[in-house]
Amino acid sequence: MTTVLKLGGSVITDKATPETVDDDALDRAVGAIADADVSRLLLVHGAGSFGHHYAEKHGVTPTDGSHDAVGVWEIHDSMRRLNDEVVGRLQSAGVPALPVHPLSAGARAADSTLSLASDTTATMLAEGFVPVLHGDVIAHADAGATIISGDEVVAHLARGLDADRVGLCSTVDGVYGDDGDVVSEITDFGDVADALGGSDATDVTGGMAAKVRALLELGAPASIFGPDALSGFLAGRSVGTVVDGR
Ligand SMILES: Nc1ncnc2c1ncn2[C@@H]1O[C@H](COP(=O)(O)OP(=O)(O)OP(=O)(O)O)[C@@H](O)[C@H]1O
Ligand SMILES: C=C(C)CCOP(=O)(O)O
Repeated sequence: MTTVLKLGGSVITDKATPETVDDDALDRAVGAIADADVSRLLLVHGAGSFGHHYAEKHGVTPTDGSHDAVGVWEIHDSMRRLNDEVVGRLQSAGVPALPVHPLSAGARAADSTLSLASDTTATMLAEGFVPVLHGDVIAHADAGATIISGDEVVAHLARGLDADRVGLCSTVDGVYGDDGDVVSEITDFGDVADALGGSDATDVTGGMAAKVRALLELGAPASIFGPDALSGFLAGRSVGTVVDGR
């Protein structure tokens, strides 16, 4: 059983203040992961108040690239520092976490086809490690380097590793419908298109609408849920909104 879990950047950072980790929220998430009995767990985290701020500063998005190495480094470096924090806390809690940085482990072809760390992550999982990837900048043929969101990392590796369970832990309890209630299942983008917005903070990767689109394309059901439901998800329960495009 392989589980892919993303900790949203809006969960583990204070998205309104540049480069600020939300210590309590990150510790709670790390505690839930350390207490869970999950083999073959791959983690991804988003950018929150780290990468998006620099991506916007340098005009880099998932489609608009840059050949400015200093700018690309600045975006990556902020994500690497956030990743150090996440991996360090996981290790301190006894989780065998190891970093995998998309900038150094993948690329996009000119038609946007992605290759990313499949051998690295498969071998780490087989050896009992917990790979921890993140949203990043990535070399992109004919475009320099573009942004890859944590959600795209999740979708790509969930497919590549044939994951059985996929979870996105965000700040919201799930996807809210027009009436403001959490929708229990989404099978088609049209079901919730009117209710889906972007993010409520600086976010170059599209917020909730992009998340739902990416998950609908997976070959497995995926759940979107809030931090309070993380332990439940890791225990195998159905939580939040299930997105199933199969
Ligand atoms: N219909 C909706 N239901 C739930 N949240 C929605 C909806 N429409 C827009 N949102 C917004 O989506 C945001 C969650 O997306 P966001 O990309 O910020 O999450 P994240 O994955 O936790 O963070 P990051 O992208 O930094 O990793 C929430 O802040 C919420 O305001
Ligand atoms: C902005 C960068 C560097 C990555 C964005 O990843 P996300 O927060 O998962 O959307």
